[in-house]
Amino acid sequence: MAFNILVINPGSTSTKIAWYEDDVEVWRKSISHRPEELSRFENVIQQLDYRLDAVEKAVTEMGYSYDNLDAVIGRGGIVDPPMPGGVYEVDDVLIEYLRRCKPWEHASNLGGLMASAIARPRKIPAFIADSVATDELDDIARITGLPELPKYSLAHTLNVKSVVRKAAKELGGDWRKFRFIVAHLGGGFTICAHKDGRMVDLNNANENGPFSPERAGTVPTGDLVRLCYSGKYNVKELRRKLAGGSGFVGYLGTNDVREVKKLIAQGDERASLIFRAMAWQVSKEIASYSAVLEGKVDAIILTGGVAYDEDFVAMVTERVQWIAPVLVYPGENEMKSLAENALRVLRGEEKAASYAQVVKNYSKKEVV
Ligand SMILES: Nc1ncnc2c1ncn2[C@@H]1O[C@H](COP(=O)(O)OP(=O)(O)O)[C@@H](O)[C@H]1O
Ligand SMILES: CCCC(=O)OP(=O)(O)O
Repeated sequence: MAFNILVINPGSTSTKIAWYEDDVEVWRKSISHRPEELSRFENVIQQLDYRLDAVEKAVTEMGYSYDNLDAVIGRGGIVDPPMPGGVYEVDDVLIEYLRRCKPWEHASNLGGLMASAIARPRKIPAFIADSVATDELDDIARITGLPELPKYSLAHTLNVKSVVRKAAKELGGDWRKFRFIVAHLGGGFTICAHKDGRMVDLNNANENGPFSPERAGTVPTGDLVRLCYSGKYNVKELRRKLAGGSGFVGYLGTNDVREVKKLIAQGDERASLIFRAMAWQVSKEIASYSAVLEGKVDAIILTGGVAYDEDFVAMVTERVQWIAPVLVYPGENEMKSLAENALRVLRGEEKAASYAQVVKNYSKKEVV
């Protein structure tokens, strides 16, 4: 008998859900949330019941019932302290920390909460896996020039781990043995050095690195401080601008690469410059991780929605192919990856980790 698994992936404007029988996707739905619907909530956590209702309606419309489920898994959110990669059972401690939304608010914090709300009354397990707050950094990678502000690990972990496994399979070896530089190129970008099974260094998808279709990436700090005190923005507005209203959105008013390409095709020089600048910055970030990996890089992997764009891929490839072969896996595989994580636990191939344990160990850690 196959295991029935509901996968929930909440994003800023939609909730994607999928029903899996073992690792086979039976159906998938993307439930869009209109901005005016979401704007009535003061924060992400307040959207919980609203999104749960939308998911239940969608599942019923598909003719399926929660009562047939063996597990529910959600995309894991931002928690502090962060956690190593892997599958975690959503228990009371994790629920408490997901609700806190510290140090940032992100729609994925609803993933574990929604999974638990569906699973608990039915006495089946709820999981999250490879959360965006996964922290596998080498300690040296956390150091910034400002002791009060160490690097926080925030990444598109699910897709990074999924393409690392895929590349390792193609290259014929254990994924924990390779050295890859992975560039997840979506609405936000994660560029990371993946060594011996860990993301040992990365940009923080919301804070620095290259700018992306909607995020600012690294900006001049002095000018940023001046902007903070300009009186133009409150904290929430500025955070939203940096991680949502910047990059392509800031320059060109769209986060869609295809729209930018239309502008370029019409002869828009500015759009062309911004597009090329994004490829330039991605290439620089990739090259910086070749130093982290001491030049011993098995492959560079380009993935995410932007990797569908052949011109962008060609520009980056031209600048970085001297480092290692470039593999391109366009799009993302988050839903399947979540289902496979839940399945490994249901089959007893892996044990779900405990976030309570992470919290306990973290308090013992020395702060630099
Ligand atoms: N076929 C495509 N060609 C070019 N760009 C694309 C394509 N599909 C998606 N994109 C771009 O990829 C970005 C979104 O990537 P995606 O991985 O779907 O991100 P997210 O999950 O972060 O929204 C957007 O800028 C979008 O325009
Ligand atoms: C916050 C890190 C993960 C992330 O940026 O996800 P989205 O691009 O889906 O917002």
